[in-house]
Amino acid sequence: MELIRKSVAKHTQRFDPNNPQDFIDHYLVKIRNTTNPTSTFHGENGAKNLEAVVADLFAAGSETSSNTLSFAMLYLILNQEAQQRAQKELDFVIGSSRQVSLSDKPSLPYTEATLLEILRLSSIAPLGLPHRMLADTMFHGYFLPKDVAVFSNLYAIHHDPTIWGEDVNEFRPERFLSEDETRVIHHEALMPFSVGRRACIGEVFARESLFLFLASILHRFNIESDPECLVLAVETVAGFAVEPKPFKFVLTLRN
Ligand code: HEM
Repeated sequence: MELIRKSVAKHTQRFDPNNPQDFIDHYLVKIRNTTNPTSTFHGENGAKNLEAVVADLFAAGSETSSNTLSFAMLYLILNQEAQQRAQKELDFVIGSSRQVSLSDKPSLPYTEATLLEILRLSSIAPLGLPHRMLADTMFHGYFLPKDVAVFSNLYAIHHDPTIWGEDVNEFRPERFLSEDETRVIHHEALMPFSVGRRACIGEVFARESLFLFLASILHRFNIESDPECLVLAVETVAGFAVEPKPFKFVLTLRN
């Protein structure tokens, strides 16, 4: 919380309401313009809520992203062919004289499909978050009483062979590509951020930042197992959020 307080204090010091730069600045503008004392943005309450919201975003956004990247390293160590194919695409589209940028994403379908396959197989939020039924409801023949907690089994959806085929457990980014492999296909059963009104609020940010991390790492480095600590399979620590068991790997600068 100290880190967040410091960051908010820094923003407050250099605050220019005519030139908000980021989320905290925009929130400060909203606090400043709120005159209704019952509003959650008003006065001291508004300032407390700002810290709580930043803490929420930090908590919900940091381990989810870092765990996904750890899974990315694991899957790419174990699937060298996919790694090389993404690197070939990156070399062709980006070359060696500049860095990857988000505007390159539409020209890097295989790299994006690789990220989608990592999100599917890792399913780091396997049960999403619990939701409470607001009313007695019949759903596909099941009675869901008011107030019970409902979980969506995203892991099961992502590993259902009737949806993905018999090779459901294989790492195959091509499943997210059009037949001619020039476009990414957005499969409606891929829902790592869940769906509906309470779906992950950080989805766009996560998709874009993970794409940039993954593409930049693949562009510059080869990802390999540490010879003294070989990775032979994906092993996870199960919990509310899934993470890989600790492992070592080697990044070698590409020429
Ligand atoms: C790989 C990255 C991520 C995954 C897989 C992920 C997944 C999820 C899932 C499954 C939910 C539950 C949705 C539901 O209740 O139906 C959720 C909620 C949420 N996520 Fe993410 N998330 C990721 C990254 C982020 C990031 C980067 C942020 C913030 C910057 C974030 C902020 C949140 C917040 C605030 C909620 C609660 C939303 C609400 O209750 O309305 N997440 N996320």
